[in-house]
Amino acid sequence: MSHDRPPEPTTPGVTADRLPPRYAFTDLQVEDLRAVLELDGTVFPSPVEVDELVDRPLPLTWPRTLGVVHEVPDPAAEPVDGAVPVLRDLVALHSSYPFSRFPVPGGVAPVAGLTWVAVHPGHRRQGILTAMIHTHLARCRERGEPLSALFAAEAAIYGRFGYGRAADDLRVTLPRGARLRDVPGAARHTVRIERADRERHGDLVADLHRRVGDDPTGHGGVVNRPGWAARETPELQAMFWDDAKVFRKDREPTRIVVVELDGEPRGYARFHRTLSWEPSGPRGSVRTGEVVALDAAAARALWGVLTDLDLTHEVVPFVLPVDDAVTHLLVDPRSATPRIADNLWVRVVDVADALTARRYAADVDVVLHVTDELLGDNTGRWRVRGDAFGPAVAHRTDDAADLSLDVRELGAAYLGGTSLAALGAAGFVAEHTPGALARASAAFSWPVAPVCGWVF
Ligand SMILES: CC(=O)SCCNC(=O)CCNC(=O)[C@H](O)C(C)(C)COP(=O)(O)OP(=O)(O)OC[C@H]1O[C@@H](n2cnc3c(N)ncnc32)[C@H](O)[C@@H]1OP(=O)(O)O
Repeated sequence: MSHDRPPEPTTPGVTADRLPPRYAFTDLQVEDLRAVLELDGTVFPSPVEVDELVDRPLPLTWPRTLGVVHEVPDPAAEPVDGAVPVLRDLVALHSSYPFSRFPVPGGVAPVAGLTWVAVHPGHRRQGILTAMIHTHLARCRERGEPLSALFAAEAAIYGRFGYGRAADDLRVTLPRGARLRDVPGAARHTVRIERADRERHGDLVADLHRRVGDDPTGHGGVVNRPGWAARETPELQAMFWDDAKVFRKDREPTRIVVVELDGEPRGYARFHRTLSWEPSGPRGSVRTGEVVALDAAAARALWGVLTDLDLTHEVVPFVLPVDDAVTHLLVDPRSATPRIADNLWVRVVDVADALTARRYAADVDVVLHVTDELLGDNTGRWRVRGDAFGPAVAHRTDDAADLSLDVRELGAAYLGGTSLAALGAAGFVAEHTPGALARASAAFSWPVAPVCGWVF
């Protein structure tokens, strides 16, 4: 992107004609960092100056980052060969993370994690986001990514583009000293509390994070945790471990608690505290990132530490799976004032590849009639067939449909966290074969709730 160069060559697969007149797509590169940060700070208000951000890690993958420029005649420039030179301002952008091994029920799939969607407030509601989504989906197809996932800044934005609410997360505030049920073996753990440091803890965190996603029940079974994405790129890793003072406000540097059994790490949580001295005494607050434990005993040990830090009165984990062990460990779950929020939204980009990539929690043989306004070749009838927890195949068929649904509902049900029966009860899945909805609901569900423990 440049303000004085002619437009970049058209990006392959980009449907530029969807943009309003005088707007154009442009590939963004590291040279555009300052313009990207300026736009981002205008769209997502922030007290941090661009000058403070330019030297900090940026999570974006540049080759997947696309801008939109607004072209206006330059009033200060003389015509060149009869043409008036144009000024080109960056007014919108979007990017996506390349999740090459995104966990789906019983497996992994390449998923595009849509992110940094931003349209300048002076250019909104003219269809720029709509054009960017068309482009994004076209590029997913080109790259062979059958799914896209995102966190929605506002919940009303993405349904119209075929993204369904596919996972929820749990927000809680645990009072200090919250009573926890005993778990045999928990007391055998030892505890380390250290300043979080990539050099020292990077491998430990990546290893435990991956293992707990592959085997969240701690029993070496066949069920993984859908949505439990890893920070796969070097940029996301750098961002995760960056603890610059500019982002801290009144909090301490990030620390990590690691619980170990016989010297072997079994769980961790990164956290930081803020401390306030009040007439009644110290009133510190603990905020954590993912609270990760390989089994129930490690989870009990870890939560025991977090809920008993001196000078604090509460612990606030960032986001938790709705079925996190702590919901069962708490003697008084109401004391944690639980609240549910939407977590991942999922868009099925290629029906056959997406439905083949996952496994099913019951034997399945169902014909779905899918409608998709944006990606017309997803529309039609698809048969999904497979054994419980085994490989499955999905292919186009001429057979009569058992169920009908929009691609948005397929996305909502895809990770196993939203029941097809519930969507049917809300009027968004139609049953044509008696009993098909109940059977498909059981098959599309998953024993472990989907969630991504960090927001991308
Ligand atoms: C995955 C992520 O990155 S989430 C981050 C999303 N970004 C933000 O929230 C930042 C602040 N907002 C913005 O940048 C912009 O307003 C955006 C990206 C939300 C929308 O961009 P626009 O270019 O205005 O959207 P566009 O004009 O294509 O709107 C398409 C439709 O969505 C609707 N829409 C757009 N934004 C919203 C919203 N926040 N809530 C409800 N509806 C919305 C429009 O009304 C329009 O509806 P219509 O087709 O019935 O007329």
